[in-house]
Amino acid sequence: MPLNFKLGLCQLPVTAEKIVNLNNARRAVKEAASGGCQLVALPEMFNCPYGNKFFPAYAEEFPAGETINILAHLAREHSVYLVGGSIPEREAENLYNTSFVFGPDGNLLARHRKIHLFDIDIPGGITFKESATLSAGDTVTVFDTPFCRVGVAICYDIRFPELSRTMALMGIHLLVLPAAFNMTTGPAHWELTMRARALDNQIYVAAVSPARDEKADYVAYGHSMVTTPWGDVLVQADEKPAVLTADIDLQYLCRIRQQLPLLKHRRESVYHGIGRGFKEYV
Ligand SMILES: O=C(O)CCC(=O)C(=O)O
Repeated sequence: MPLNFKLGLCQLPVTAEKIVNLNNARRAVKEAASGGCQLVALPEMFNCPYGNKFFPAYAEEFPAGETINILAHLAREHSVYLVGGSIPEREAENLYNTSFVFGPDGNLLARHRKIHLFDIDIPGGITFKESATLSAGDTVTVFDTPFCRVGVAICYDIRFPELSRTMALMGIHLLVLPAAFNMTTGPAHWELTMRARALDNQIYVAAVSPARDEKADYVAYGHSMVTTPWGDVLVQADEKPAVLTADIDLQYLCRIRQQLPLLKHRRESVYHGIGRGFKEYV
């Protein structure tokens, strides 16, 4: 039976100094834990400015990497489940955008490598090509806590409803999304997308962004938020550094699923397999 718990989201400033980023993470995790949070999450690429020119130099290997060790230590020191945002991870000649998740004993519980790489070109808005330096992961990431089952995805992954639906069908109650939308797609799609994924799947969605830095090459939108299984916004930051907390109420989630049984009402036999093989869609 799922249990209620307190979730903490750390909207961290990200600088070019890795050590400053790590110290900010230390302080924020401590603040969240001393506020009673049992699960704490950090933003996408929190140890490294978001940009292809930075990823190789900031990348770390598991298990020896500095950031990875600090995350394990923080989880143990504060006895929290820690979704360690994401960092550039190196394995052999490949780099990944990876979220390491640690349990309160400091052991690695899960590792999510971003599945959908952010390659977009919106003239006058934003152009980015993650695939210039990063490789894609190919595994759906779900882990268990005593409170509930949790899914992890990274930023652009949220735009693919199939992924969160898959995790919902695997039994998650909460989706944690280290993310960094920008000043073009953030105002347009951030809140809408988080609320849509939460509502469709009747799950809590917790999206954690870096704080906004207008001087950075890539300006993050901020607005870390938690959305309820009813599609409401439970808490939302502005653009500044913040530690947000939210009470995750699993009884509320169960009531919504009983009263409006969307997941049960799916007609899998009707639409199973439709869409397979359609590669060209414009
Ligand atoms: O989907 C978006 O608008 C932003 C995605 C992004 O910035 C990322 O995947 O890192």
